[in-house]
Amino acid sequence: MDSDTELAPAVRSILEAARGRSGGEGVVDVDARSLPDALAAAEADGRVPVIAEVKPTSPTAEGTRADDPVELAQAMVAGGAAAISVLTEPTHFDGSPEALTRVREAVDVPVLRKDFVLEEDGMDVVEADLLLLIARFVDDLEGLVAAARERGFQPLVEVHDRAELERAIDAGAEIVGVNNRDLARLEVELETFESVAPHARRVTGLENANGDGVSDVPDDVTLIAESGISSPADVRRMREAGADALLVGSAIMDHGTGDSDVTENTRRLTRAESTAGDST
Ligand SMILES: O=P(O)(O)OC[C@@H](O)[C@@H](O)c1c[nH]c2ccccc12
Repeated sequence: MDSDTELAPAVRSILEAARGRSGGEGVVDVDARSLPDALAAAEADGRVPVIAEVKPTSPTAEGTRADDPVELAQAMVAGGAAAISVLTEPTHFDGSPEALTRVREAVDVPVLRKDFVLEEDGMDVVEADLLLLIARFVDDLEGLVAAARERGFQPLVEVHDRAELERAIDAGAEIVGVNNRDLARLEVELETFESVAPHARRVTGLENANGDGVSDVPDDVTLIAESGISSPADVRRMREAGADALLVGSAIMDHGTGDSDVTENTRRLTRAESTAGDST
């Protein structure tokens, strides 16, 4: 969908690698664990709904964390994560389909497959409860959303601006992630979610940052703020802007040190609304 020339070189390289990867053997048939149910359970339990991401490294990470993905995922769930995201992209994130399968067998929360799926046959590589589709990189978004659902996946459509948000809604997406990271420059700005998503979701009547009134995202669409969330204050900021859930990788994986306590890193964020007043 997007002309690669506008993208950061690392993203262009990721897409080239994705285009070269083969699909799966046959069509998967998934019995998916419900993300909305998992998010509601976290809310009922007083936890901020966080999707914690098993991301060994990335083009923007300060290092690589090679811990066993199952141990990482179990530590994230112990820290209150409502769901787990697992990178399966091998060339730039050190992810794998095998890691996702092992994680999904080891935890009972929904697991998202985080990869650059550009065509339908790329869906059949591995079973997961949710499948990421990045609006910017696919042409027939409506067709891929339908194809994902036919396999039993819950599609998570990722957007970065309001035009992509509208495309996602028009394509029938019921779970939308707003990526605060611009894949053209690989820079992250939390203002992205605040300007793209509807403020009215949590505080009705407020105009959103665009000043153009309440957005038209249907109330039954789950809105997820992705990327750049690193503190309880960031969590509260995204929730006040309307996020139903948050997708967090680096702040939990803590690639730079490579050995910090993943459970504690997760708990700091899932308890952000019960420890309000924390300045961290
Ligand atoms: O590490 P962060 O800033 O917490 O970001 C997590 C997640 O949002 C990010 O890894 C991500 C968002 N969309 C993606 C698409 C592909 C690969 C990775 C991603």
